[in-house]
This record gives sequence, structure tokens and C-alpha cells, in this order.
Amino acid sequence: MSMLEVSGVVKRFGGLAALNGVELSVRGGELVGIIGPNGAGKTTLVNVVMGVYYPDSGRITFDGRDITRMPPHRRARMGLSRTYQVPRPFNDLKVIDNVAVAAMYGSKDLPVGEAREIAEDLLRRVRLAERAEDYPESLSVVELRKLELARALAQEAKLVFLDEVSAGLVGEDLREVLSVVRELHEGGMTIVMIEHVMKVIFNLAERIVVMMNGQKLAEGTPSEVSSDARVVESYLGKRWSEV
Ligand SMILES: Nc1ncnc2c1ncn2[C@@H]1O[C@H](COP(=O)(O)OP(=O)(O)OP(=O)(O)O)[C@@H](O)[C@H]1O
Repeated sequence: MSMLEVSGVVKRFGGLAALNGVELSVRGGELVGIIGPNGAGKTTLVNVVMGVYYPDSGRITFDGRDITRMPPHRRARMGLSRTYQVPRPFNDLKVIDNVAVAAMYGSKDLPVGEAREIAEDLLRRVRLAERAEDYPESLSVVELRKLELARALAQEAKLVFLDEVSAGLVGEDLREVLSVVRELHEGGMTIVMIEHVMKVIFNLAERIVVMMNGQKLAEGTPSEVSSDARVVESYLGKRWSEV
């Protein structure tokens, strides 16, 4: 059974249908990639699943419950989480406390000591343990991305959306973040990666959903999608290795 099921979701902003009947299904433990050009509706899809906006029509279920009109904090408590394109840590808190605060947010009566233990464990999982006692302003871009990941996972996440976790990273930094994502996936986390470019997720995602104009244009394994005629014609016009 799917962990997350998005069916027929429409979200309009004025006259524009940012989402125009989107279908998405994610099974527990999967790593799914969502790609598409600027304005395809990727971020709006994340926002609608997280409850930032309610859809104009359609239905969203998570863990067997209809969450279409559930408030965001209750979705978070059910284990839905996300990272943001632009990390927003608390700069006056140490790295470990940034994660501990995220663990305490919304969960009733979690003692500080336990929140710090959770934070320590998460920092190890994202390979940031050695920076635990430092402040966010001293972190590099890739380290900030890892902090953002740890914060997103802190509330007992079951499914996490990674919104362009690779943005601005190249070479060793890109490989490092992607191997952290791979390890989280291997540890059982359900992950949906939103990316601009296919090559970032080609070797990582089991399944790729291509979005275009608020709809799903294609879906399949990375090799199926990259040889799909509709995708090549309407989205690419160039070789996958270039996008
Ligand atoms: N709050 C909003 N108000 C009005 N229009 C919006 C809003 N959010 C998104 N849109 C519009 O909806 C469409 C889809 O935007 P969205 O950000 O979801 O695309 P995207 O695929 O995430 O693109 P990008 O890769 O640039 O982030 C765009 O035309 C955008 O301008």
C-alpha cells in the first residue's frame, strides 16, 4: 500500500493552475525523484502535501488517512517533513541545539536531554557530528544542507521531501550530500527528491516522476523516463546528460 497518495490534485493561483490534476504515489521506503522545468509545479506539490495550501480539488492520503484538509502541524506530527531550498537555521543556537529544537517542536514534553540525544544521533547520520558545538554561520554550504536535513528528520519523519538539496553544489560537495541521502534511504527513510536536473537523481532514485505544466508528464525508472519520447520532445530537446 502507498504511504502517500496524491490523486487528481488541482491548485490554482488566480487564473493559473499551478497543479492541474496531479497524481503521485509513494510507497514506504522508496526514493522517488520529481523533476521538471521551472514553474512545472514541483514546489507547489510539496506545499500542498505539507498543508501550506489546501488544494482546490483532489485528495491526499498519508499513512492511510485523508490529510487533504488537515492542518500542517498535524501532518508534521504524522511524520511528514521537508527541507527548504534556502536553509533557515537559528544562527544564535549551536548546530546541535538547532536540531534539538526541531526535535522538541510540536512534540509534547520531550525533555531537553532526550532531544539532544536525538540530535546527536541525527548529526551522526548526516555526517555532521564533528560540527555539533559550532554555530551555523561557520558552516559551509554543504554542511548547512546537512543541518537542514537533520532538522527535517528530527520530528520522527517517516517521509521527507528534499527540495533541491543539490542546489549550488558541485563535485565533492554534491557527491557528499547525495551519499548522505543514499544512506538515509538505505536506513529505511522514505524520500521524495525534487530536482531541477535529472542527472543528480539518475543514479539514486528508483523511480522518477516528470512534471510539466502542473501535471505528471511521465513516470518510470530513470532509464525508462530518459528514453520516453514525450519527455525528450517536450521537456528536453537535448540529451539527458546535459540536463
Ligand atoms: N503563492 C503563489 N502565488 C501565485 N503563483 C504561484 C505561487 N506559488 C507558485 N506559483 C506559480 O505556480 C507555478 C508553479 O510554481 P512552482 O514553484 O510550484 O514550480 P516549480 O516546478 O517548483 O518551479 P521551480 O523549479 O522554479 O521552483 C508557477 O507559475 C508559479 O509562478
